[in-house]
Amino acid sequence: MKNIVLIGMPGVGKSTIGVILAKELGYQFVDADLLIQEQEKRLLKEIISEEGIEGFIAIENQVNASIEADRTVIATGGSVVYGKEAMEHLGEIATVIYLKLSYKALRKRLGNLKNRGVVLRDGQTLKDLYEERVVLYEKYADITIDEENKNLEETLQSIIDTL
Ligand SMILES: Nc1ncnc2c1ncn2[C@@H]1O[C@H](COP(=O)(O)OP(=O)(O)OP(=O)(O)O)[C@@H](O)[C@H]1O
Ligand SMILES: O=C(O)C1=C[C@@H](O)[C@@H](O)[C@H](O)C1
Ligand SMILES: [Mg+2]
Repeated sequence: MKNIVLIGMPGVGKSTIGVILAKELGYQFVDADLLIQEQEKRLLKEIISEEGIEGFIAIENQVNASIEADRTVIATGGSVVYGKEAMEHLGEIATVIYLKLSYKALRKRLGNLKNRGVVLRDGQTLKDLYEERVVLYEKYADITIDEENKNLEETLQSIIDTL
């Protein structure tokens, strides 16, 4: 089996579930957010505040478009879908899984968005962001896993059953 890429809104559990999924499958695990921090030698929130949203998206695009992996679960950042080259590359090297959660459930789960460093433009609400992104997650997904009313273990099992 080739690589697995997890996409979806911030807080859906790409990182949390990704590492456990990798363990279950005997795969490696890579968190693209950490690759960005390692390359830049800066925290995500520092990159966003110093380069602005478009600058961060360009860096995220370049880092994700350069990932080389084999038998690896890759947890992406929620904003990776803004990067065309990144998504083309990830689609070539992996099965792309969209972890889907309703807006209502997501809002409940997410704490302070600013603390999470979400790529939110001035005046944009979480609802705006959700609507803008869902279209992109659906566009790039090979498989969609609905997380609604599932705990972490149930979501993990759904992924494994689908593969
Ligand atoms: N059913 C569930 N599935 C996954 N995570 C859950 C679930 N219920 C609660 N959580 C919690 O939601 C959070 C998910 O955060 P996580 O950092 O894994 O998201 P992410 O998709 O990687 O976000 P980001 O795009 O910001 O990197 C964790 O704190 C996790 O414990
Ligand atoms: O969904 C987002 O906008 C983001 C999610 C994080 O994983 C990081 O990639 C970054 O903080 C942006
Ligand atoms: Mg993450």
